[in-house]
Amino acid sequence: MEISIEVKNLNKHYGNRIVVNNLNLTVKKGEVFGLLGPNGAGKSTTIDCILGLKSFDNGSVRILGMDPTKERKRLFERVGVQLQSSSYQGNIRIGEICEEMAALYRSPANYDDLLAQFKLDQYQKQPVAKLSGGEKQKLSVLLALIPQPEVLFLDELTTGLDTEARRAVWDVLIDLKEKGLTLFLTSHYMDEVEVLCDRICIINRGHALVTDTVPELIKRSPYQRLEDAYLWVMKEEIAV
Ligand SMILES: Nc1ncnc2c1ncn2[C@@H]1O[C@H](COP(=O)(O)OP(=O)(O)OP(=O)(O)O)[C@@H](O)[C@H]1O
Repeated sequence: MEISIEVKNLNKHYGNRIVVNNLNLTVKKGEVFGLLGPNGAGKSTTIDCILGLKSFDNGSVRILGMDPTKERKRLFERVGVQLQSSSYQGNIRIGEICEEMAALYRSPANYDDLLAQFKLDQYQKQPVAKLSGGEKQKLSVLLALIPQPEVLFLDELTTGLDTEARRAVWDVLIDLKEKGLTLFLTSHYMDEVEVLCDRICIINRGHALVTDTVPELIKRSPYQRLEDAYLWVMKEEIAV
């Protein structure tokens, strides 16, 4: 079994508050892994620590066998990242930002194709600042795909997207998954998690309550839907 992401005993605190509490995660190559939990549970902080964007107290992280704090340049040739708060420079246009991104990589994806898939092609010459919230969100996912990554991190991938746009993003991701992409995502939408994720980890206050496949978690709960099973785990903080 090839491992894409390995997190061991990860801990992080802010002041006297523990935000990531002894987290252990293993994501296999080609797997779609969902990190779930309520607002403030520590999902984004965990992603930032995994990617080496935030320092952590102790623990170890490997992505594709590399240490993100030490091998950042080599790692980001092979890893795509879409973070919750993407900010873009001044008046940059959609076509320009795609071109800038593509220029950073040896074999970038064809961004014209991605723009068409995400229905953003008609905005190529428009400043990013003029896009709607949902369009900006789609653009941030698109930009994360430009490196043709082997591992893709998506933090709240479809927040703010309309139904059609959500489906378009899912379709692109399912297609890439079939080609072997490893995906690490966070989402508050359980329908999305059911469609996309092979395995999930539910965290609260930085602590893992459960790590399992979606069908297994549902089977272990008294419910038939992931949303109910999730609420069941959260309500009792049942460590299953
Ligand atoms: N720079 C910081 N300084 C102090 N506290 C922080 C900082 N960044 C995040 N936190 C706190 O850490 C906790 C975890 O935040 P994080 O953004 O990781 O949660 P999350 O699970 O991604 O939440 P959401 O689902 O709302 O995006 C929150 O309570 C947040 O207020």
